[in-house]
Amino acid sequence: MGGRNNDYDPFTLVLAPPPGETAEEKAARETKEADAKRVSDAIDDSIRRDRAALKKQKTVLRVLLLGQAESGKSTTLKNFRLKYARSQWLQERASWRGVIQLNLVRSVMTILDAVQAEINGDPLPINPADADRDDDTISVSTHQATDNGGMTSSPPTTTRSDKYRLLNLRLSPLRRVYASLKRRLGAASDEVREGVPETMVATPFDLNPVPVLNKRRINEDYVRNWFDALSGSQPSSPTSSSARSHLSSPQDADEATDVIAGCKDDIAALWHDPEVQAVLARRGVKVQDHASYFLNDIDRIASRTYEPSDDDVVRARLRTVGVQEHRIQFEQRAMPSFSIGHEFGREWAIYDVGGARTVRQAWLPYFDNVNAIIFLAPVSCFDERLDEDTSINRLEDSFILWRAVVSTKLLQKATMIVFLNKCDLLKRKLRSGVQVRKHLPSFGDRPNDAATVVKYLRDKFKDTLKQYSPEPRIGYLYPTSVTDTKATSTTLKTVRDGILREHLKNADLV
Ligand SMILES: Nc1nc2c(ncn2[C@@H]2O[C@H](COP(=O)(O)OP(=O)(O)OP(=O)(O)O)[C@@H](O)[C@H]2O)c(=O)[nH]1
Ligand SMILES: [Mg+2]
Repeated sequence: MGGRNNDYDPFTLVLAPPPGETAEEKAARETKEADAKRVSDAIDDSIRRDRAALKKQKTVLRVLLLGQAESGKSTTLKNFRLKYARSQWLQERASWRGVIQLNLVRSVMTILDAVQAEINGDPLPINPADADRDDDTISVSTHQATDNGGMTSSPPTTTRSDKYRLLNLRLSPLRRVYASLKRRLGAASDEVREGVPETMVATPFDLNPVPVLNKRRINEDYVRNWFDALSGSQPSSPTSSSARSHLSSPQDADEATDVIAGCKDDIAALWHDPEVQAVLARRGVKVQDHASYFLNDIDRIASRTYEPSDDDVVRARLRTVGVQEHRIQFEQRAMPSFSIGHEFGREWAIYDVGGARTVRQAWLPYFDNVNAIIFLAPVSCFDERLDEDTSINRLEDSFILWRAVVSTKLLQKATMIVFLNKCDLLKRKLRSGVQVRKHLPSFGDRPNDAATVVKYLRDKFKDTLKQYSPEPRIGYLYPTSVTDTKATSTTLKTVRDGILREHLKNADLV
C-alpha cells in the first residue's frame, strides 16, 4: 500500500502497455485495439438502430379493416389513400386500367352467356334467395321482366336470335382479352366460388383452442399489395417471374385497350337493349353495381386514350387475397391540433383482409396490438346470400362475424368503428319495392325506409357490442356509402381524429 500515491487507478495498471514492448508489438497491439473498437462501435450502432425502430414501431397506429367479402373494406382503404396518400395514389392510378377493363369485359361475358342461355332455351337458374320470398316477391320480378321487353321463357324468334348471335360473334374477341387480363392480374381477378365445408367456418379466429398460426409464414405466403396484382406479379409463386414480365407487357395491355375500343358500339348496343335487360332480370343475373357504373360510361372507358379517374379506381373491384398492409404517413399540418407535437399516430399501418369465409383464418395473427377496427357491415344485403356458401344469408353472416370480433379478448382494447355501408344500394333496393320484413321478420311493421332500416341495424350492432365486449367500451357507428368519395372523406376525417384522440388519451398524452 505504502508505495501507491493518491493518483492510483486500478485501470492504469491493467490497461498500461506491457513493459518492454517493441515498436512492432506496439503497432500490432494498436491495430488489434482499433479492430476491437470498430466491432464494439458497430454493435452499439446496431443496438441504437434497433431501439429507434422499436420506438418508431410503437408510434405507428395499427388499424384493421374487417368484414365479409364485398363489404367494402378495400374501397374504404382506397378512400384513405385517395385522401391521405395522394402521391402514391397518383403513381398507381394508371395501373388500375387493367382491373377496370377486366370488370367491364367480365360483365359483358356474363350478359352474353345469359342471352345465349335464353336463345338455347335453357331452364331458368334457381336463385336461393327466392326460397325466402313469398309469392308476391316472385310475381313482382316476373312482372318487371315482362314489362321490360316482353321476353318469355320460350326462345326468341329467329330474327331476334340472329341479331344476338351476330352481336355475340362481333364481341367474341373480348373472350381472348378476358383470358389475358385474368392471367395478368392473377388470383385476385377471380371472384370467390363456393368453398369446401372444412374451410367454411364463419369465425375461425374464435375457435377454442385457437389454432396456432405462424405469422411469419402467413406474411410470406399471403401478404400481397395491390402493386403486385396491378403489375401482374405473383409473390406466392416465385417461379413465374419470367412469365410475369411477358404477361404484363405493354403490348398485352395495348391489345386489350384496342380490342375493347373496337367493341365499344356493340357493348353499348348490348347493354342498352331493353330485351337484354329483360333477360337479365328474368334469369336473376346480377350485373354488379361497379360493372353497371363502367357499362353506363362505356364511351369514356372504352376509348383508346382512356385514363382511369379517381372515381373509376374507387369503383374497380379486385378481390383481396390474404392480408395487405398499407402505410399512411399524415403530414404534420394535416393533423388535428390536439395531436401536434406527438409522434404517436403520425404513421398508420392499415391492414386490409380478404373477407370470404374461406380465407378468414388469415386474420388472427393481425389481431395483436391493434389500435382500431373498422368493421364493414353492408346494410343492403339483407336479402342476399354468401357467394362461398349460398345457404347463408349475408346479414346473418355479418352479425355472426361482428359478435365474434367484439368478443375476442385480443381485441378488447381496440377502438370499434362500424361502417353501416352500402346505404346507397339499400335506398335503391327499398325504392324498387323490396320489403325488409320478408327477409328479416324481426323488423316487423316498421316503415320500409332506409333511415328506419339503418337505425334498426345500428341498434342491433350496438347492442351486440355492449353485450359481448369483454370490458365496457364505446362503439362509433356511421352510415356510409364508401363509393361516394366526397361524403366518405368527411367520415374518414372524423374517424381519424376520433381514433387519434382516444389513443393519445389512453397513453395520457392529451
Ligand atoms: N354502390 C356501392 N358499392 C359499394 C359500396 N362499398 C363497396 N361497394 C362495391 O362493392 C364491391 C366490393 O367492394 P370491396 O371494397 O372490393 O369489398 P371487400 O370487402 O374488400 O371484399 P374482399 O376483398 O372480397 O373481402 C366493389 O365493387 C365496390 O365498388 C357502397 O357503399 N356502395
Ligand atoms: Mg378487398
